[in-house]
Amino acid sequence: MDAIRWQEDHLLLLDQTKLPLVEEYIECWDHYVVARAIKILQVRGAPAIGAAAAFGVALAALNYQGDSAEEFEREVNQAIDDLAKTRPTAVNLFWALTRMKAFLESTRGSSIEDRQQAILAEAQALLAEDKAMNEQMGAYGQTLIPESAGVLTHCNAGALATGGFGTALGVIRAAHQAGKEISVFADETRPLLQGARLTAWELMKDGIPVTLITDSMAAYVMKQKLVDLVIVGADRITANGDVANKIGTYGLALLAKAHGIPFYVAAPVSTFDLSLQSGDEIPIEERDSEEVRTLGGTTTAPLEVPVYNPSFDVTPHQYVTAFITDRGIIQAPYLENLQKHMK
Ligand SMILES: CSC[C@H]1O[C@H](OP(=O)(O)O)[C@H](O)[C@@H]1O
Repeated sequence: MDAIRWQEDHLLLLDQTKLPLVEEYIECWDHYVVARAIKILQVRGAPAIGAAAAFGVALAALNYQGDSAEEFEREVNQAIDDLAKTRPTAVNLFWALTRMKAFLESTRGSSIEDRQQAILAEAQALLAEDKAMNEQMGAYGQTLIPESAGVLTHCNAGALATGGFGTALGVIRAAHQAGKEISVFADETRPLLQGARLTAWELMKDGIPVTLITDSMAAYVMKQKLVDLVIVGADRITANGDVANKIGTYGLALLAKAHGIPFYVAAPVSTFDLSLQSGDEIPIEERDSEEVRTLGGTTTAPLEVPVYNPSFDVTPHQYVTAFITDRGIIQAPYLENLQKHMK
C-alpha cells in the first residue's frame, strides 16, 4: 500500500480521496499536479506530504529543458515556493522543501543533467529514510504496549500518511508483529473520515483487529475500560512539547487524562519544530466549509449554514505521556529533552 511511488520518469500517488472502495494511483508529471494532490488530500499525512513535495521538486528539476544553471535554479525554486503554499500546518512539508532547496544549492557546478538525477535521488532517499524511521519508531514504541492491550487512535497516521509502515500505526503494527494480541479502536475522524476510510482499511489489510467508532464514542469506550492507551501521530511538535494534530486530538487527550489512560504521540524528527516555543505559534489550517456541510457528496446541513472547519488542534504538552520517536522514547520535561534528542 505505497502512498507514494516513483515509476521510471514520473510519480505515482495513491488517491486517498477514493479509498477504501477504489485503489487508484494518479500520475504526476509535474509539480503542479503534486501541489494540487496535497491541497485536496489525494496525498495526506505529515511525512507523506513532505515526501510528495520532495518528488514535486524533483519533477520540476527533471522538466527543465534549457541549459542555463541560473534559469534551472530559478525554475526549481519556483516549484519549491509553489509547493510551500499547499498546506500550512504539517512542518514536514517545510522540512522537506528546506532540505531539497539546500540540496539543489549543493549541486551547483555540476551539469544540469547530473543535478537533475541527484535531486531525484535525494527525494528517493528522503522517502526511504522516512520508512526506516517509522520502523525504528515502531521498535521503540511497541515496548510501551502491553499484551492484549486495547489501543485507541485518531485519524490516520499509518503507511498512507508516511513513506511506509506509519508512525502511530507503525507502533501498532510493530506490537502486532511482536505477537501482542492487541485490538484497536479507530475514531472515524470527522469531517474527512481518515480513520474510517484509511486506518480501518490499513489495519484490516494487515489482519490487525480494529473496531470503528464515531469520534463521540471515545469517552464511553474509555469509561468501559476498553482502552489501555491512546496513540496518535502529529503534524507539528514545538520545543515545549505542544502537539498539532488532526482536529479532535485535543479532546482525546483530555479524555485520556480524565480516565487515567496514557496518551502517546508518535512522530519522526521531521515533525519537530524547535523554532517554535509553544503550540500557540502553530498555523492551523482552516478548510472549506463544504467538508462539514456534506458527507460523501451528500448534503447533510442547510446549504448556507455558517461553518468553522479547523483541520487541526493543539494538545498542550502536559497531556502527553511520552513521545515515541525514531530516536527513542522521550519523556518530560520536553523543553530540555527534545532539545537534547531532536535537533
Ligand atoms: C503520520 S502523522 C499524519 C497526520 O496527518 C493527518 O492530517 P491530514 O490527514 O489532514 O494530512 C493527521 O493529523 C495525522 O495524525
